Amino acid sequence: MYYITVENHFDAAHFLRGYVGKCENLHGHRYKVAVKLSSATLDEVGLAFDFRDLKNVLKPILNRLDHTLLNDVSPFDKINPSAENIARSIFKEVKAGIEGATLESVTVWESPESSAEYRED
Ligand SMILES: Nc1nc2c(c(=O)[nH]1)N=C([C@H](O)[C@H](O)COP(=O)(O)OP(=O)(O)OP(=O)(O)O)CN2
Ligand SMILES: [Zn+2]
Repeated sequence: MYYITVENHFDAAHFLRGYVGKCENLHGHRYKVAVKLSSATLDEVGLAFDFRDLKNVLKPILNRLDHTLLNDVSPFDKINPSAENIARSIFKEVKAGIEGATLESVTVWESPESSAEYRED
């Protein structure tokens, strides 16, 4: 099996509703996002999935979130913009935009030390 990953980032503000502590207050992150695909086969060029095509799927998804207050942006106006919920939301959007490979996971870092990964196992 071949696995490929692309990374990108966006900057946004958020706060966690119902959180008791500093994260209930408005604050911001540079979110790093990694999207991982798998494929059992390679194309005639030797690619499991073109990095460029995956970047082109991910970019508009992140652009919708970039420089926003996430709590105002769907679906985070209804569910908390935790790293877990952001990862699941991006997973569903990426999945709708790719064919010919399997979407394995989306990982979202709020900081270099803290991340959440979503998979559909
Ligand atoms: N499982 C999760 N836990 C937390 C999330 C999350 O999305 N998933 N989010 C937060 C807050 O958004 C907060 O921004 C991060 O909290 P914390 O790590 O405490 O803050 P710092 O990055 O400033 O780290 P310090 O160690 O305090 O410097 C909280 N938890
Ligand atoms: Zn935060």
